[in-house]
Amino acid sequence: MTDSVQSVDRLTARREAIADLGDALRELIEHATATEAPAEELIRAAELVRQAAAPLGERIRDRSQLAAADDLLGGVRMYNPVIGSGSAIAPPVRIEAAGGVATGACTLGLAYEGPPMYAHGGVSAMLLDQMLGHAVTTSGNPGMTVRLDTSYRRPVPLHTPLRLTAEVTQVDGRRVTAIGAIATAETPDDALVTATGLFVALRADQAQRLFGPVMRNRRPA
Ligand SMILES: CCCCCCCCCC(=O)SCCNC(=O)CCNC(=O)[C@H](O)C(C)(C)COP(=O)(O)OP(=O)(O)OC[C@H]1O[C@@H](n2cnc3c(N)ncnc32)[C@H](O)[C@@H]1OP(=O)(O)O
Repeated sequence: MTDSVQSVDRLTARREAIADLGDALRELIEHATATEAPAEELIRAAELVRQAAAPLGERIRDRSQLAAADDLLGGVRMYNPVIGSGSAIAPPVRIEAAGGVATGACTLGLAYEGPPMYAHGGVSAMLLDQMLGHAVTTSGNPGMTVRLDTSYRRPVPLHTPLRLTAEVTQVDGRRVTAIGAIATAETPDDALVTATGLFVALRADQAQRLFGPVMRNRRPA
């Protein structure tokens, strides 16, 4: 087996392990949010969680280093808080995007609750920011959000399959506008939350100022 094949196999195995740990963490968070177990069980669980966390903390990166399993230019972000399969706080949303249009699917658990039974408004805004970002990126004009207007028409139900959509509506020099919506999968035409976002493409000096350390520290997986 060649070195490059071995290295691809190692990366695949690492990403699978990260996603498996992500699944376990999401299960932990959902159970820890929903549980009505007595205090003794909570204390026992806290001790077990701390035991599991300790070895993971022995080899960590700082914020100027990408995760070794990430591929920034290839769009792989294992710990993104919306789509990352390794993120404890990502639903995670599954997104397909091409040509400035994105569709997504997810189901939110009790950990995302704002008003009882429904999603927190900030969570909806986070999902839509990500959706618009994918639409903008696949339009060929990647940029950062400078403005996000959300309109909450109906509450977003938890434990209910959701359908998310986004599309680019205007490109004006470095400024790109996109719109998006959250609906249930059952009634995808009834928008619960809508958003309009303005994204700005970075000049080279801005990209260097904001992301220079990360780009310099990139390493082979
Ligand atoms: C496949 C991968 C998908 C990834 C999806 C990721 C989704 C998540 C996306 C995010 O959440 S990004 C994180 C949140 N956003 C930020 O942290 C951005 C913070 N803002 C900045 O760092 C600066 O605003 C930025 C470097 C983006 C732009 O720099 P400036 O604010 O100095 O703006 P600049 O002078 O470069 O102006 C560019 C144009 O944008 C306009 N502009 C900037 N901010 C604006 C604003 N807030 N509202 C309206 N217009 C604005 C500005 O007027 C100007 O218009 P003109 O070209 O017509 O002159």
